[in-house]
Amino acid sequence: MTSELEFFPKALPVTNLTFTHPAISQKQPQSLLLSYILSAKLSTGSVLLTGLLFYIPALVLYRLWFSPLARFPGPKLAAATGWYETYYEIVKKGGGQFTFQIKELHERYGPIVRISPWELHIHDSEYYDSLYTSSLGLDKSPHIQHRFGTPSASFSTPENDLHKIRRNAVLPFFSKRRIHEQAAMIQKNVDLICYRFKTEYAGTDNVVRMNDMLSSYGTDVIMTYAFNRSRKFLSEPGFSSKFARAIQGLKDFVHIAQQFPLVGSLSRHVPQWLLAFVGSDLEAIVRFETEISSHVQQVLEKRASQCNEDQKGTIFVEILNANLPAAEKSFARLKDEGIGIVGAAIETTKLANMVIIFHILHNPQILSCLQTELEEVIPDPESPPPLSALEKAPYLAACIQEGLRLAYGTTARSQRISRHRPLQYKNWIIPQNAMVGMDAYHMHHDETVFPNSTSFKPDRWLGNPKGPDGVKSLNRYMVAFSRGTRMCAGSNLALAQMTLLLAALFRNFDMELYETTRRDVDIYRDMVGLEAAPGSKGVRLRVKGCRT
Ligand code: HEM
Repeated sequence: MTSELEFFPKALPVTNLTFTHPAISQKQPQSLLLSYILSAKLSTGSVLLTGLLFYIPALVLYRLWFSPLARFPGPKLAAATGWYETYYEIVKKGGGQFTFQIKELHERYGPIVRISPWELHIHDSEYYDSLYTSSLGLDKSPHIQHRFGTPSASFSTPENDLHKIRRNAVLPFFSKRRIHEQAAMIQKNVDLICYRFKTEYAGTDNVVRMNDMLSSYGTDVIMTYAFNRSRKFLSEPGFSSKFARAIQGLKDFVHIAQQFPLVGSLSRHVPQWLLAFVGSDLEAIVRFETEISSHVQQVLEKRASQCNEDQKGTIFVEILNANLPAAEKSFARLKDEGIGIVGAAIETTKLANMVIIFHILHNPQILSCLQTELEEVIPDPESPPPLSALEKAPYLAACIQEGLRLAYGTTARSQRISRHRPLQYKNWIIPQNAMVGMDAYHMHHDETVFPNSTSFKPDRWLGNPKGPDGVKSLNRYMVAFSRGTRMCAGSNLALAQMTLLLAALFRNFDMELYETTRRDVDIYRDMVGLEAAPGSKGVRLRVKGCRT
C-alpha cells in the first residue's frame, strides 16, 4: 500500500498509516501533477518547483480537513506536519521535549489530542488498561521500529502476531522461578559491590559514581544471565563500564534514529575506525553491538560444533531450541534480540535504582524507616536471607515501587495501532490504522491518582492502597513496566536486582550524597528514558561507614 502523500524528506512512519477518504483520493494530487507536467514539458527544476507548489498545499489541506483524524482536537500545525514533533524531539532544548509539550496540549485541548498528522495521544489514567491490553491484538507502531537500530528484536517488532512468536520464545527465560534460581548469581555481584564499598570507599573521601556502578551491575548481571559471560565491569577501577557510554550514545541518538530511520541504519555502516577518529558516541554503540554480535556468533558456532555445554540455559540456546521458523534463528535476528535485551536491561534498572537511592538518602525519615525494617529482616548482614524473604519486606517494596514511578521505565509513548477495527475512547471513535499512545510520564504524574506526584512517598504504597475510585488497586496506575502484550519481559529480573542491591546497601552502609541534588534525578529530557539536566554527573555518594 502506498503511504500518505509525503513531501518532507523526513521518513514517513509507515506504509499502513494511510487514511483514504472518499472526498479526496490519495492519488489525486499526484495524477493532477503528472498531467500538468506532461502537457507543459517543463524542465526538471521547474517541474519540482511546480510540483511542490501543488503538493504541499494539497497535503496540508488533506491533513487538516479530510483526514479521518481531522475532527480530533489539537494544534493545526501538529496536524499539518510531522516537523512539529521533530522540532520538539530534536531541536528544542537539545531535544526530548515532545512529551512535555503533549502535557501542555492536554491542558489546552482535553484528554485526547491529535499530536501529529498520524497520531493521537490520550491522557486518562482509566484508559491505559484498555489500550495496553492483551485482548485486542494491537500492533506496536512501526514508527518506533528503528529507534534502537534493532528492527527484528521482539521489543521493536510491530506486528502483533510475529511479536507473539518472538516473545513466547524468551518469556520462559524470565519467569519468576528462573529468576529465583539465578538469585545466587545476582547476590554474588551484590557481594562484590559490598566488598569494594567496605575496602575502598568506607570512611574515605572516595566518591562512588552511581551511574558507573549501576551500569556495571546491570551489565554484569544481564551478560551472565543471557550469555553466561560476565564482563566483570564491577571489578574495574571506579566501577567504570565500557557499555555505559554506548547506552548513553544510543539514548542520545534515539530521536534522530526515530525521526530519520535512514540516518539510523546508515550510521551502522560507517567504518568503526572512522567513528573512532571523529570521536563519535556512535563508535561506542558500534563497539557494543559488535561485542554482542560476537557472543551470538559464538553461540551459533558452538551449537554447530555441538560443544555448547557451557551455554546451557542461556537465552540464545533457549531460542535456538524453541519451535520457531528458521528465519527466527538467523544470526541477524538473534543479534537484534541480544542487543535489544541487553540494552533494555541495563539503563532502565540503573535509572530506577539511582532515583531510589537518591530519594532515600535525601529523606532522613525514609532512610530511618528503611534501615529499621532491614535490621529486622537481615539480623546478620554477613548472611543475608534469600530473595523470597527480602521481597516480603513491605517498606523496601514500597520504596522500589515509588522509585519505579519516578523513574518511569520508558518515558516516551509507545504507540499502538488497531489494524482491523476502530477503537473507542469515550465518545470518540479512533479510526483503524491510526497511531494512538499513552505514556508513563502522564500516568505517574496524574495528581488525581498520585497526589503530590513529584514527591517520593513510599507510604502511598503501604497497606494495599486503592486508586481514586477507592476500589481499584493503586498498582493498576503504576505502569513503569507497561501492560498487556508488550509488558516488560524482564520485570522479575529487574525487581530481583533492585531488591538484592538496595537491601544490601542500606543494611550494610551509612552513605551520604555527594554534590547531588534533585536536578540529577528529575527528568529534563525524554530520551525514551529519563534524562537529567545537562551537565549532571548522576548520583554520587560517599560511604561514611559500615553498619553492623
Ligand atoms: C526497572 C527496570 C525496567 C523497567 C522499568 C522496564 C520497562 C520496560 C517497558 C516499559 C517495556 C515496554 C516498552 C514498550 O512498550 O515499548 C519493556 C519491555 C521490555 N523489557 Fe524491560 N524494563 C526494565 C528492566 C528490564 C530487564 C532487566 C530486562 C531483561 C532482559 C528487560 C527486558 C525487556 C524486554 C525483552 C522488553 C520487550 C518486551 C516485548 O516487547 O515483548 N527489561 N521494559
